[in-house]
Amino acid sequence: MTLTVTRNATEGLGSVSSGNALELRGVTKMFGALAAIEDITLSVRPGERRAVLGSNGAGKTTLFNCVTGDFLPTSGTIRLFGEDVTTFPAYERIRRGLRRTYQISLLFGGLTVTDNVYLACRGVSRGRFSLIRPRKGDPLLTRTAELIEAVNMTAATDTPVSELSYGQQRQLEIALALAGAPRFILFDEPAAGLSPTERSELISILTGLPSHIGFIIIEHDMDVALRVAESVTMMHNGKIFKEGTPEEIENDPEVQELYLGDGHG
Ligand SMILES: Nc1ncnc2c1ncn2[C@@H]1O[C@H](COP(=O)(O)OP(=O)(O)OP(=O)(O)O)[C@@H](O)[C@H]1O
Repeated sequence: MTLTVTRNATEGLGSVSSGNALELRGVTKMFGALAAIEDITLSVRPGERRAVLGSNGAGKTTLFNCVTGDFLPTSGTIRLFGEDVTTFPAYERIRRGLRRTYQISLLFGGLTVTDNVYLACRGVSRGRFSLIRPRKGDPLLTRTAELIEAVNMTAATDTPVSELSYGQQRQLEIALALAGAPRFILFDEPAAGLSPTERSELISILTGLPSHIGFIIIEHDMDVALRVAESVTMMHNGKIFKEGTPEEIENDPEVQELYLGDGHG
């Protein structure tokens, strides 16, 4: 698999300090009296791949929504590549190289694989949007083909999305997240509903991403999570319960009791 990803996501956006790709300090999100996440402090280095694990209702999706700008935290700060983006709208975070996949498919079912990826590339490019079909040699078409190859879907290039298997649709969503110049991606349960073969393919796609792209993966499938991540954050009841390497987390007696035991979600 060959994938080149442009590194100029911050061009023209002013200077940003170096340091962590993502940094949360004391982030809390309240829904009425319920703290969906509480006092979350966490940092992820550029290129680092981290799994966020926890049972249902632990606060994982709320954490993602705060990072993407879908939710405004009740308190705390969020920095993206050194810049305080806590109150920035989602599109400003996208301009800075943040991407996200969702548990629910957001693909255009009536369009082909190529059309879906091309539209994603157009959506994050700086040119004016046009509904005219791209001409041969359009650099975005070349990029589209590269992204389709990066998720092992070249054979399905002209297939309408509605005819793809569920697993292929999830693979395609990863291609969409790679459009533009991503530097940090939030993957929301990408292995959910996949067959064992599709899971292996997902692992190879995620581990094959260019090394400068960091990510956080929320995943209930421990096998996938621990194989693609180099660091793990365990959440419980809206708080960080444990952090460590996949090996440390797997062998931690408290984690085993709480999450890997009978009651894990
Ligand atoms: N929009 C909302 N309004 C009210 N409560 C919410 C909202 N979103 C999440 N919650 C609550 O916040 C808590 C954390 O939910 P969240 O969806 O973040 O957990 P999760 O770890 O992603 O769970 P799952 O693994 O089931 O997706 C839960 O108690 C949930 O009911």
